[in-house]
Amino acid sequence: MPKLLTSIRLKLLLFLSVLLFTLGLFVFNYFSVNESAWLHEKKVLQQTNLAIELSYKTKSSFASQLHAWKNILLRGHIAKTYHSHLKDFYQLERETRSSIKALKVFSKEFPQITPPLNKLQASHKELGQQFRNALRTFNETDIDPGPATDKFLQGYEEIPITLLNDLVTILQIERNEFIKEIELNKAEQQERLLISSTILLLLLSAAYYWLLDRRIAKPAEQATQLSSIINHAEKVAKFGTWDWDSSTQKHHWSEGFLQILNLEKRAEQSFAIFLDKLLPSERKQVEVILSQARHNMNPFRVSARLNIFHDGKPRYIELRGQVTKLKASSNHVRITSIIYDITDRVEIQDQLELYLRLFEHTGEPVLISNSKNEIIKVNRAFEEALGYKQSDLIGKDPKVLASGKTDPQTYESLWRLLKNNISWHGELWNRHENGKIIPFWATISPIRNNQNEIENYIANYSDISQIKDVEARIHKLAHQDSLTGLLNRLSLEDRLKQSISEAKRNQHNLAVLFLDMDRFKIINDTIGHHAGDEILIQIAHRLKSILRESDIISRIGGDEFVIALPNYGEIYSLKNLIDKIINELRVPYMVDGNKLVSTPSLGISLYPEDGTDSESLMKNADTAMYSVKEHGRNSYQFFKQEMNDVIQMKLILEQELLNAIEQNEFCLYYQPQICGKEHKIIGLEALIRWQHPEKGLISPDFFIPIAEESGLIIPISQWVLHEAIKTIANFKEFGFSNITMAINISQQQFKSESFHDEIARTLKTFNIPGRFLELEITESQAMENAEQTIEILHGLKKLNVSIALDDFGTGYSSLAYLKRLPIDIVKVDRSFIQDIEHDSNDAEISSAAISLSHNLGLKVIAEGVETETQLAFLKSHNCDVMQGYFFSRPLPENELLAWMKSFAS
Ligand SMILES: Nc1nc2c(ncn2[C@@H]2O[C@@H]3COP(=O)(O)O[C@H]4[C@@H](O)[C@H](n5cnc6c(=O)[nH]c(N)nc65)O[C@@H]4COP(=O)(O)O[C@H]3[C@H]2O)c(=O)[nH]1
Repeated sequence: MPKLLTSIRLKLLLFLSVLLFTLGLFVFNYFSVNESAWLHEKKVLQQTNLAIELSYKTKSSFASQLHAWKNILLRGHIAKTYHSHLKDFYQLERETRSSIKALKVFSKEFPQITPPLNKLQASHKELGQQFRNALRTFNETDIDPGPATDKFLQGYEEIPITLLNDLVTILQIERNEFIKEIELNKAEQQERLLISSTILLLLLSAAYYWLLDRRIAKPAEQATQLSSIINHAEKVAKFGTWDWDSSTQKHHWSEGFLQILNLEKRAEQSFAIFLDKLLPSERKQVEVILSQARHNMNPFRVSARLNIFHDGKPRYIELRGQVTKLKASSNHVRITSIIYDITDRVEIQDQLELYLRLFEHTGEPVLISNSKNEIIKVNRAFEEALGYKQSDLIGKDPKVLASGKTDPQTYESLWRLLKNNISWHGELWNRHENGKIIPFWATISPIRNNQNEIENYIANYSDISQIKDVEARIHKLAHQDSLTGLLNRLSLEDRLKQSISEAKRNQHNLAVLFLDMDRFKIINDTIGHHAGDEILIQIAHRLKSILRESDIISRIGGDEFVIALPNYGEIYSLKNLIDKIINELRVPYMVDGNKLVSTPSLGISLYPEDGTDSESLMKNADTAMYSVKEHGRNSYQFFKQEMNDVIQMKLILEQELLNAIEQNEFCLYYQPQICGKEHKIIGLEALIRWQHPEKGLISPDFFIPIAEESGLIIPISQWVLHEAIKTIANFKEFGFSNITMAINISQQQFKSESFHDEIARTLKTFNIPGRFLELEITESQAMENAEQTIEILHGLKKLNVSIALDDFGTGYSSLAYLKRLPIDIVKVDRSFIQDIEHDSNDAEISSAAISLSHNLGLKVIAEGVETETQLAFLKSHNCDVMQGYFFSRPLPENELLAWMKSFAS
């Protein structure tokens, strides 16, 4: 095909070149050859005409001059007219002379006129002379002066006329000759034109023949060629032609037609065969359309499926045609139609429709824009998701959907990728038509055409609102305390770090407050978690009401809150704020109609004095808070370096305690317990001592709390239990077979699951019945989780051991619980006993405690009896057992044995 085109173009070019050349030749011939001759002839003709014209003019003016002369001769006696005629005469004489002069100009062009012209000039001059002579003889008074003067002029007046006539004749001859010459030239020119035209015609004919249709000369060959081209075209374009003449009833199906119907070249051709090639379901429709077209003489167009299959699918055809009358007078018609194989087109169309359906019905919103990023299409899901109609968006920039929540960097990176032909994925926050901002996960891809130019952008969106909600909830859970809505420990650390760097940058100060609610645990354990939770919620509300938005309030666990106050200003304003917090939190909490009291203990550390990072500031505030707890609670304390020193010391001690366990540096001292009635030793209390290699004997008051804190109390307590029961066994051997042994039980030991079994095992080891062992738990220990305590005690009681409630009076025992506790003994605290003599209040408490215990069926031991008066008071109030320095200090085993022996004797 391109070769064919190239050859036609080449021929056309050649043909045009020849045509132009010939035309150019023709024009050149016409204009250049004839132009100069024609111009010359034109000029000569104009000159002869002018000369002739001037000759006639000279003749006319000379005639007028003669006429003026005759007027003078005839009317010379009339004075009035004589002078005007004379004036005319002279005037006309001048005109004639100048005309003759003017004629002389033409003598250059026409030399033939020179002799008559010279003669004319001379005769006119002579005649003028004659006139003047005649005038001199002219008598005005004569009635007829003419004859007198006319004789002078006889013969002269005709000479110029004759000469002028000759002149005109010469010029006319000249002109005629030129005209002849022109005629001759024209004939020559026509001849040349004819020759040129003939050549041109010949050339055109040759070109036409050569270029366009040599087949005219070879019609048969041309017809075959044409038919082959048509057949080829039909094959390529998958079409065929069908011609039917109703007068002959003959069908003519082209090769293409036969091929589409999958028929042989010589196959029979008829309507029936054509219809037979259609799927049965299609035939009726085609028949109807063809007969309607024939009846109405309309053009027709119908598509149908053939019963010819490819890959299991029927092929599609389209039949288009025209019905024409063969003759106006007859009813016969001719149907000319073209059949197309449209299977490919239908398949493409089906696919397109499928894509369109997919586009329209895909659940995800889709937007398509053009290369200028103007919206050209959005699908139904898009319209639903963003509330806009497609018609509202066509031609607009997708920017109209922007909410302002997507940061500009996102758009920058998006366009950078798209321009580099890379798809972009990411979050876009778009605005719904109703103003609501919706987060989408978007994928935007550039679509390029065959020239690799971006033609479209396609954007798929996926609404991620739910994911974002879940994310927000997870974030909230991860960063917020679910009970109070305050920040949790994780967010506190972040926010605190942020505030510290801001403080560093702006050279501001910052305070960290560590807050712990006193007795909260007791409320929680005794009244229930519900009450505890309610108090925590109220604490959060109160803190929020006092503090600023910029302050950080967090709950880091249990009843512990951490507050950070960035840029608190002057120290006195910080103190005022802390007072406000303490006073606010001291106010009792109303829970389910009950007024519950819990006071705050607050430790404070300051940036930059007490630390420059969050860890040290938190630690120091915590230390300060512990110091408050140690010093009576319900107050606040600024961190001091000494507090850290104490901690440091505790840490060293902890290490030493560990060594002490390993090095076996502990020992037990025993303090006897004396029966009030019988004044005899009924029991011993085992009291631990630490025999430090350098520091000497260390009191339990000093190291037991550290052992508790560090957890070392467990191994220590196990050792005490073991040693104390062993001592019972030893004392039996020494004859003290009825003596009980009291041991102090630590909170951790008491709560440990193995405690019960451990006791049982140790008793068994030394073959000591349970009744010889007395377990001392403190009042506050027992009340910490009263229900649990009751349960544990019941378990222990099964071992037949006695339970003593130590330090009675110092805690907050509720009588209700006291009654329920399975205890045997109440140990009235030393502090009451010591002041019995001086403080009537203490005496009363002691006596009340004794009688209350007795009422409950409990034995009473008085601790710290130091004087006889105390002993007497206690005895008088029927105290069962006494213990104290009055009898003996705690003593090591061997010393005690000696003391016991002497006491017994
Ligand atoms: N001023 C004065 N004090 C008297 C008098 N009579 C006894 N004491 C002291 O009072 C304390 C009685 O022990 P506690 O109340 O159980 O108080 C004990 C107990 O709570 C704890 N403790 C001692 N040994 C152990 C132990 O083995 N395990 C545990 N968990 N704690 C122990 O250490 C605390 C102190 O023990 P100690 O220093 O031995 O002090 C003992 C004892 O020496 C007196 O007349 N006047």
